[in-house]
Amino acid sequence: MKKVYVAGHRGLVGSATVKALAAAGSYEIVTRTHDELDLCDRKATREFFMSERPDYVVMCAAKVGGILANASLPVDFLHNNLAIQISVFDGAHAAGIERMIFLGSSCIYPRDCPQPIREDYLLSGPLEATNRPYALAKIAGVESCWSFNRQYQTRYLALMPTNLYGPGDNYHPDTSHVLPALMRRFHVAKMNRDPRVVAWGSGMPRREFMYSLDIGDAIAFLLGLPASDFGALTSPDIAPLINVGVGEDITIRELAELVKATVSYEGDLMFDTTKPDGTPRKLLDVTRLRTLGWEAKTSLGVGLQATYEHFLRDQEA
Ligand SMILES: NC(=O)C1=CN([C@@H]2O[C@H](COP(=O)(O)OP(=O)(O)OC[C@H]3O[C@@H](n4cnc5c(N)ncnc54)[C@H](OP(=O)(O)O)[C@@H]3O)[C@@H](O)[C@H]2O)C=CC1
Ligand SMILES: C[C@H]1O[C@H](OP(=O)(O)OP(=O)(O)OC[C@H]2O[C@@H](n3cnc4c(=O)[nH]c(N)nc43)[C@H](O)[C@@H]2O)[C@@H](O)[C@@H](O)C1=O
Repeated sequence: MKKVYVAGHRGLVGSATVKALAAAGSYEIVTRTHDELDLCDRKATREFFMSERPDYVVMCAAKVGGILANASLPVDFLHNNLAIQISVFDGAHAAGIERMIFLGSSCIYPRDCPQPIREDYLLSGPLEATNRPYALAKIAGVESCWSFNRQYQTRYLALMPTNLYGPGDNYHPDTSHVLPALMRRFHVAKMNRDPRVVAWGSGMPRREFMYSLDIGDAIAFLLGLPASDFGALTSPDIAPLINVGVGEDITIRELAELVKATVSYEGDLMFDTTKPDGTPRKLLDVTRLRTLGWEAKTSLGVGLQATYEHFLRDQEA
């Protein structure tokens, strides 16, 4: 039985990863809360790795947020993520772990690159300004995977997930991503009988949304690949990155209408064009992952319904 350390196990992706790995039944899962282990603390992180000696690591701990949080806290998004990554790569390497899955993000690709976005478009053009610090930290994470693989023949793989949502997401009105932000706003407006809800930007940008339990499933699938397949993905000769998406996108206006219907809100939807749009479009090319035999299972409609039910249960708790 392999021992897996899931960093950030209480977050959106970490909790879904623990669920998928537990369901696989072939892992001993190791976790630490942020309070128990601050991953910015390199010494404490190395001590943790040397005492626990996990076989595998899934790196879901990061400073994460939506467009406004990214734009207003650039130092936090750059430095916290770099610090976490340096500690975890250092500890993982010192402990000689066999496999690592590092979580990047679709926002690391150039702002205006061709669609759908292939893995080899990385570093082919300028980044989107609203999340450049976060994107640069994540690009450093991808480069760390590759550098360790080249210098030390490690097996570190970087996943580039699209925008995610699901149970346990961050619903803070200012710092959250669009889908949980709108779900909460429509719900509050319905409860208060407000006549209108305001969404940010023009409503024109296009995004691709994946249910968090699907990313957990993708991580479990990749971590469980035979050594030859995992080795091929992390060979020193190739950039070890792989896109994880659903293969289709919608406009923010279409998303807002879907969330509005899920919540059964009957007022009006308005857009505040003084707020940033961010990247005009981010649709991932998922050919590489599909060729390996994995596809997302949850439609946006089903995922939205399940997420809203979870949101309502949390409100009652
Ligand atoms: N959510 C999304 O739409 C997307 C996410 N990703 C990537 O997936 C990964 C996970 O994201 P997500 O689950 O959404 O993020 P969350 O914010 O939900 O979870 C992040 C987790 O990391 C923990 N954490 C943060 N800083 C530290 C630290 N210094 N020491 C220890 N633990 C820490 C947090 O704990 P605490 O809350 O206690 O600080 C939290 O449990 C990230 O790498 C992110 O970039 C990629 C694409 C899209
Ligand atoms: C996952 C990804 O997430 C971020 O990039 P983003 O895709 O731009 O994320 P977002 O979800 O915040 O916005 C998507 C779109 O939606 C619009 N929008 C409307 N109304 C609300 C709203 O109420 N809140 C938010 N947050 N956005 C809104 C908003 O104006 C934008 O046009 C980065 O963290 C990036 O680094 C990253 O990795």
